[in-house]
Amino acid sequence: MKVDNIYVPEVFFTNNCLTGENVVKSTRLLGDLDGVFQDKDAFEQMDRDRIIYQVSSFLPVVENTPGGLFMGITLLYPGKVGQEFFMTKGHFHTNSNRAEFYWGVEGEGMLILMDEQRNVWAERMFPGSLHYIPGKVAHRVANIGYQKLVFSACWPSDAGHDYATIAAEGFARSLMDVNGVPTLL
Ligand SMILES: O=P(O)(O)OC[C@H]1O[C@](O)(CO)[C@@H](O)[C@@H]1O
Ligand SMILES: [Fe+2]
Repeated sequence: MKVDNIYVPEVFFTNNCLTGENVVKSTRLLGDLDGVFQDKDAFEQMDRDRIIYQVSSFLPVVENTPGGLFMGITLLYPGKVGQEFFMTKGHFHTNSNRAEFYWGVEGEGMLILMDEQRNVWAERMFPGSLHYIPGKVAHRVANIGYQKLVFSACWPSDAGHDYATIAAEGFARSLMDVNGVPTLL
């Protein structure tokens, strides 16, 4: 919006969510994460309609535009499937060398990373933590706390999401609650 040559932004943060022009909201239910968690029996006993995470994304340019940026905020609820913490689906980028920033806003989490050689490592997420995810590194986030986890992301508009590789091969390690300690197994 423009008033006498002074512009007002078209997108706002409200309650850790984005609102305004070019904002797309999506919800992932437990049923959308079929095959992601290790404990299949525990998964089958849970409500597939339970909301696991919600994302609002600001897409100011058309997907695949070279040189543009996207930005998103994700709210990941606390919980576990068996001993495994609720987490995002996780992905490589289709344009595999594209990097991304994640940063912690609220709650306690773990950013789980895996390179193309299937080496897995993790970084702790907390309010103010900043994470650089290099290209060719798959990324997913687990909520390791009892409160909601909110984190934000900024990625190139020509990165794309390759979910298929993770759906087919998974991550080489899982983040489990071992006697109260988040542990990569
Ligand atoms: O895309 P996933 O693996 O479901 O994870 C959700 C988060 O990752 C992003 O895809 C960005 O990498 C955002 O939409 C959101 O922050
Ligand atoms: Fe990404």
